[in-house]
Amino acid sequence: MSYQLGQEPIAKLRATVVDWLNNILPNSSLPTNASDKELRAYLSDGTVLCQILNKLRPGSVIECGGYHPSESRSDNVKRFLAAMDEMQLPRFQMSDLEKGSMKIVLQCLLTLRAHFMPNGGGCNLSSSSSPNKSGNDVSMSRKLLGQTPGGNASSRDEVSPQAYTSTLSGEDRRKAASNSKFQRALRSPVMAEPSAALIHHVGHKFHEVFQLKQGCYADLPAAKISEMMKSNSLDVSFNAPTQSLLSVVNGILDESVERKNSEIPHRVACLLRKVVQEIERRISTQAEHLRTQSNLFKAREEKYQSRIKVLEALATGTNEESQVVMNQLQQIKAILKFLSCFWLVGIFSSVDILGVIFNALKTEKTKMKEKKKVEEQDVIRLVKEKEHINNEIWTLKQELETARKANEESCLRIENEVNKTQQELEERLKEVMHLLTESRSRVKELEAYSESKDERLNKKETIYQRFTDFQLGALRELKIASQTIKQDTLKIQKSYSDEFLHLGTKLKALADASQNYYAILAENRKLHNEVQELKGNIRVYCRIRPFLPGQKEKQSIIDSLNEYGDLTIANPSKQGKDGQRSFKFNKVYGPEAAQAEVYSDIQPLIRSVLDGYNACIFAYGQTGSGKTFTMVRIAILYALPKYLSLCIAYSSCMLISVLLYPYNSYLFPLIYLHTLGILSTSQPNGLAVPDACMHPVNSTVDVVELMEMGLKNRAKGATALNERSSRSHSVLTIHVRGTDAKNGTSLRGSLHLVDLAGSERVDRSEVTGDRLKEAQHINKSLSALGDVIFALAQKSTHIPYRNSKLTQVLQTSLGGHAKTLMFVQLNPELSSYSETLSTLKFAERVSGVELGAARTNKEGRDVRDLMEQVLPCHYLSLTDARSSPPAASKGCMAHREALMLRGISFLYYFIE
Ligand SMILES: Nc1ncnc2c1ncn2[C@@H]1O[C@H](COP(=O)(O)OP(=O)(O)OP(=O)(O)O)[C@@H](O)[C@H]1O
Repeated sequence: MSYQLGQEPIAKLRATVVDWLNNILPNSSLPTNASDKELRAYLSDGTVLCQILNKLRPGSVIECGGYHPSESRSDNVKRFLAAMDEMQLPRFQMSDLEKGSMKIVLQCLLTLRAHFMPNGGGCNLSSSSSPNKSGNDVSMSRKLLGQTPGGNASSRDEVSPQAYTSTLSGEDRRKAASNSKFQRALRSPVMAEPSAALIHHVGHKFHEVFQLKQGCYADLPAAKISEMMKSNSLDVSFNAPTQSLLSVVNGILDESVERKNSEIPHRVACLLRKVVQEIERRISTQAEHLRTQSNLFKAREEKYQSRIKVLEALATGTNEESQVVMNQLQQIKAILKFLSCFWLVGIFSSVDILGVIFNALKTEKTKMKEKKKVEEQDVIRLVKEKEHINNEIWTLKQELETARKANEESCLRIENEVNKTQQELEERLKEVMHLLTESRSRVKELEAYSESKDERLNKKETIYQRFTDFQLGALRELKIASQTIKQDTLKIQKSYSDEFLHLGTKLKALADASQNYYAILAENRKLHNEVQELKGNIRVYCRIRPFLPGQKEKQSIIDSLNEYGDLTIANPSKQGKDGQRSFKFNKVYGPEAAQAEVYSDIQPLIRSVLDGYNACIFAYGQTGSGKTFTMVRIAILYALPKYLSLCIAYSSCMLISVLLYPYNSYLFPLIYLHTLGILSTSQPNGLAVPDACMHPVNSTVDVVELMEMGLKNRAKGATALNERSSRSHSVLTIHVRGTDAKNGTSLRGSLHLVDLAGSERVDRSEVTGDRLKEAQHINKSLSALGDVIFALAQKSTHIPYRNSKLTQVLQTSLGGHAKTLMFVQLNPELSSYSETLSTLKFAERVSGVELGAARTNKEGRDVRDLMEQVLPCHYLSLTDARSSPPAASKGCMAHREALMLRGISFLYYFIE
């Protein structure tokens, strides 16, 4: 049974299906013109299909709407398809619902509809008008419900039980089985075919039986009944009408009903069977006849059926034609019915008695059928329930299987995890045990330690307790003492303030005393100087050169110096006081001391030359320590201008000695390069340089030019220590001559400005050849100077002036009654420490030399003549000199003003 699509368009069929679905499923919301895609989407999860099936046949399938998470929606489709298979209805495949054409799905749904709703399910469908299909579906449906197409009765008479049951399935089979039980009951031994003798014997006895009133069948004697039963020709010897037989049957049955226990005695049952067998026999005779009639009728029916088929085929054309054909069909059916009735009436007229029995049996059968129907309905319900339960069991089994698998997996996983965890725990346990052991030992150790510490703490506590007690006692004592001290302090404070006041007074007195002290100190210094002057000590001024620009080494060896002439130098290689050496000189100039400051200190010495004193300033120090810097500037900037201005002021003459320079034991004039000799050093003016030429000078400029010319000729050599190092001693002598206007006494003074060649260590200056020779001569002359100084310091009787040209030239300055000043020039560099130290030692020795008090050179005519004889001097008349001396000035200058300066001579030479 399947729905054939025929020529209907797919869209129309789809609309029909949609309409049908919307009708039977109230919640359905499919649009009437739904597309294939929409319908597919609607049906794809199978829920709707299951709902339809359950709607048509409740409990057919179990919808999966979230019963179990392991079930998918497609399980619904599978269930639907299984139900279709069970109902032997054509179905579609899963793939048809997923993709492809929906035709097969539509066909399946329409078949389902036609199966359960032969009249079209509330919607008009052209296919439902097909009587053949509809008829088939109805017959199948009724077969499922245990009904025959004819209505109440089953058509088992015409179909063998085996064939009948084989065509059925499920419910039908159960119904068929139930009917066969009934047949078996009829064929039981009680109802077994009796022998012919028994029937014959019973024949005449039935007269009595028919005369019996109701309720007496059970009372029939057994012998009588057995006699009747033995009759084997009941149908032959006894011609009782079938009606009587049926009344006997009815009587027996009524009696049985009235008895309530429904039990029929055995003998009565046998009688009943006999009667029924007789009735059956008669019925079978009639049935044979009826069969013949039936065959005739069937032949006719088949003929009409074929005509119906033809008409049905025609009815598939137009509706109008269909209506006409239907009308014709109805007419034919009416004719058939009429013929059937006619046929039945014919039969009843001939077998009226049988008809009565038949009716009674029919009634009984109807009752039994109704009862059976109820039972069958129960059976159907039970079968449905069973199916439902089976489905549930199946689902549950599936779930159980899934759950079992999941459980197994989970168990396996858990087992693995348990094993793993167990292993980890065992390892952890081992670790913990190890830790526990360690901890226990540690605890024991700690306990022991704690105990010992406790003991110590207890001891300490006791000690502290004692100490605290002691301290508290001491504190108390201290408090008392503190109070006493407080009182004492107050007393002391009072006395202190008194004393403070007293001290203030004393301090004031001290400050006054201090001022006095400083005044006295200054006086002392002055007196000391005077004493020194009287003693004729060589004054030593120390001057420290600053670091030169561009010099990298800036570490100074000068540790300290002060205004009182104290100087301390530090040896970098020795720490502390061992590395320090202190000296004391008349004056110490630091690196920052200005030239003017130096000059202001030597000014009295320079001026004393005008008073007729011989003065000598010489500079000593290692090469590059600033000797020339000091001496030349003093000469050019201060001394010469001073004397020149005086000469100009007093219209005096100035005597300039020739410039000389000593070189390797020779004296050379700077301008005429020939050797000069020294005549005698015992002359009063101390000059003993014959052939010294004189140059006229008009002004300071002339003098400077002259000096520059000499300086140019001066032997110079570059040494490693000082590029512009002068390789000879340079001596500038300024002679000043004047006459005392009052007594005509001639006054003569001279100033020697000596710039010694640098003292240096030959190895350090790295000179060779001529330069080495020079250095050796320089060192020799300096050493001779040292010897002279040493002899003077020792107050030795023999002073070795003649050992060198230098000492010869300086003889008058060092040994005579001259005022002598030495500048000790120092190089502050660290690398010059040893030279600086020896320089300072030399200077220290020089400062100890006493020359005796200086004396002025007042001379008579003879001395002057001698002087003129000795010194081949040229007198220079100053044309621009003033005719008259300046007016007498005040103060200390009064004496000098009394002098009329006659001239100043300069002698500038260089000496070895
Ligand atoms: N007080 C100073 N202030 C500034 N510069 C100075 C001072 N003293 C020396 N100098 C500089 O140091 C350098 C060396 O000085 P100077 O030539 O006078 O040394 P020296 O002792 O005469 O050397 P040598 O014995 O080799 O002739 C010069 O460039 C000079 O200008």
